[in-house]
Amino acid sequence: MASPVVTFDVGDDGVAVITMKNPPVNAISGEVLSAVLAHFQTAHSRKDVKAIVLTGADGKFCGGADIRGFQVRKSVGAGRESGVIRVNDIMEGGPKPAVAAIETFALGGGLELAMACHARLATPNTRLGLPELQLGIIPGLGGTQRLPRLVGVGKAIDMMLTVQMLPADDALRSGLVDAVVPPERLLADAKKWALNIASGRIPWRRTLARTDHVGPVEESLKIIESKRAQYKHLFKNVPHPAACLDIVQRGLKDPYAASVMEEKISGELQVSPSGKSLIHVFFSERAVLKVPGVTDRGLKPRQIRSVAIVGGGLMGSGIATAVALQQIPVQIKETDSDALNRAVNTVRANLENRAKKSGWTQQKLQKVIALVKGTLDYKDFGNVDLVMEAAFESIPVKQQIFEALERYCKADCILATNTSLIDIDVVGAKTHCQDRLAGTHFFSPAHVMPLLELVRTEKTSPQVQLDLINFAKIIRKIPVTVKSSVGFAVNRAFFPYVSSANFLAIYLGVDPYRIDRILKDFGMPVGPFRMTDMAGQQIGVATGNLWRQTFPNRTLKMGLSSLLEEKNRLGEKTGKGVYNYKPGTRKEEPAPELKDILAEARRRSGLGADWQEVSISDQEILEMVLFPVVNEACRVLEEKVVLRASDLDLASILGMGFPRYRGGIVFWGDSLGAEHIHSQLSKWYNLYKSDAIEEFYKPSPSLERTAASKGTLASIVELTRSRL
Ligand SMILES: C[C@H](O)CC(=O)SCCNC(=O)CCNC(=O)[C@H](O)C(C)(C)COP(=O)(O)OP(=O)(O)OC[C@H]1O[C@@H](n2cnc3c(N)ncnc32)[C@H](O)[C@@H]1OP(=O)(O)O
Repeated sequence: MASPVVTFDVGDDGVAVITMKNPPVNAISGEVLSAVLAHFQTAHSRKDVKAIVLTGADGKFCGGADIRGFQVRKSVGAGRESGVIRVNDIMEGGPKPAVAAIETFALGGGLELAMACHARLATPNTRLGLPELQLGIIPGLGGTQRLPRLVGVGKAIDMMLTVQMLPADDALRSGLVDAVVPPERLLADAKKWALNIASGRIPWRRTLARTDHVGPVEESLKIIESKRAQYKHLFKNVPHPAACLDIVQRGLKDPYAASVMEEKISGELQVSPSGKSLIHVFFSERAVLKVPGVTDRGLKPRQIRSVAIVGGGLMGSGIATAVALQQIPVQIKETDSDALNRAVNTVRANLENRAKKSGWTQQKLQKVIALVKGTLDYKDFGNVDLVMEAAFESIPVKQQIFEALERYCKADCILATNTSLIDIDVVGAKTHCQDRLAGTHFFSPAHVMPLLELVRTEKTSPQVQLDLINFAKIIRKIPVTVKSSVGFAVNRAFFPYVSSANFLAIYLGVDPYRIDRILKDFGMPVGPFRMTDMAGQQIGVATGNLWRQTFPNRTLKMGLSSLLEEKNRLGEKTGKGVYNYKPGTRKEEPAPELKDILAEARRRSGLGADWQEVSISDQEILEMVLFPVVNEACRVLEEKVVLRASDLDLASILGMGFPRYRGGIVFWGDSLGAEHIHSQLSKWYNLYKSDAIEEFYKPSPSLERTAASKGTLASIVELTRSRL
């Protein structure tokens, strides 16, 4: 990587132009910041310089502090002298005016430097914001103090806490920038603006001293209190949102002192558990788009101009909605006209819902609805670029569909299946076009959930994989490339989540509602029992059977789902499951009947009259539910179902709602250490191995090895040889 440079040029007009260049986003490393400040000092001392313009190279201002440096930072404050004091004193407090000339983006530290200038000009395509909170930190170069003084306290808090990036016109209306100008005039206009400040034609305003956008302290305090209440949900288990509000509040009286405090707290947060986790997720999101042998071969993705879906049930109609939402024509095929009408109506209802939420015009809604067509005949598929099959999980049904698709679709059409269970090679066994076969595994509801597992076989061509990665991005999904295997990455790693909860409830007598509460407190969106009610207990029975067949030694012989199904307690949709639901709502309430159902499950599981409840702590319950998931994740890594551990981390966050601020299932496991996980699992294995649970808690060979060598779980995937 080229080392960063900051250039300094003085024109005949007496304006010094300081340009940051640190590809790919002109990030601010310690070196860049020192060079910028040194150039400011030179400009201040040179007699031929009247004013300064700060800008970024290659049409981008700056993407913020260099996050790559965060990962190698070992301890708080290591190798850092105060940046913010230098920014306050040299840039904002210096003797010559400075104007920021901003193109494309000014984010984080980039916007903080721009706000320390005395005016800001931006091009129309620019986005500006302080997205530090997405990384688990707060701004650290005075942003918490300057943003409120430019846009007002309430808006500044909204922008920081919800990671909003303002487009240039919005930034102009809010007072964040002083003018929006075309790119070809940006530098010239910024220079003129700076000279006008120097000559007194435009007021010289130092942001930290501004009061024109903030009211009296009492008023600002009230705003901060109301924002504390509004964003209370963001404070759970993480320190940075509250820290951000505290520091804004501190600065109401002394912004200079608060900026110094802000920098210190930002540095501490960088090495906090949530900071490290969120920074890991930032890089994971970018790494997942890089698939060796696919994205690095110089191939160009082909555009998918029209799509067909086979099967218009819940998944099929959700997928069709996701496609139509991005203005791509989509056909749905069903087997009879009733089913077809239901499917098309479901998509229409999904789109109407979205229109209502997003405030679309009637005209826009009708235009999107018109993209969705129904058909009963494969003959209509002649021109589509991609077919996604979402019929029910039956091997003969799917094989028949794929034979028909091969017959009716054009020779370069991509044929994909949304199966969550069946090997893609088996689905396409009767076709002759296996290089065009792949899996597109969506998560329900498909138009809402961001994860898309892209399943490839050994025969899926790199071009098809690339086309699908590109298509996923277009329909706003994050594609995680996985190997064709039972359950792929997310369902496979998480199948013990429900199994272990069932073991705790039936065998150890732990209250299922307590288990759900512990998992929710940890940060999961729902606990394992509430999750089975959401999916439906029939699904629980079907998936339970699948796991029992595939991994007979590590699946509980009987869970609650089959008993609940017998009693027609199918979950949310019947108003009764593990919980009871108030009619017409999704609000769950404990079911008094559950006690008897659990007693019956114990009888059927052969637990005799001498069975006794076990006393167990919340922490141990959490570990007993999640460590088997980490254990299964080790197997997923060992078998190379994913390319990297960070892909599985991301998939666990996007597909299961594993808390982002814990970095994903493998990262979280590594934060606790393989040895601890191994020793706990070994303990439970020795305590509870029985016919019912056999090897459920037995540490996998890769966990065993990792614990013995004191290695990291993430490295399991690097140590095994790819079978793809
Ligand atoms: C002291 C301060 O208060 C602290 C801070 O400033 S913390 C940093 C705050 N800034 C941010 O959070 C912005 C993060 N970046 C982004 O949102 C987006 O990258 C962007 C809008 C700048 C560009 O988006 P886009 O063009 O889609 O490119 P994207 O793929 O995201 O990034 C391109 C490359 O730049 C890297 N990158 C992006 N921002 C970076 C940063 N701030 N530091 C280091 N690398 C960065 C990415 O990792 C990626 O690298 P790769 O090619 O090796 O994978």
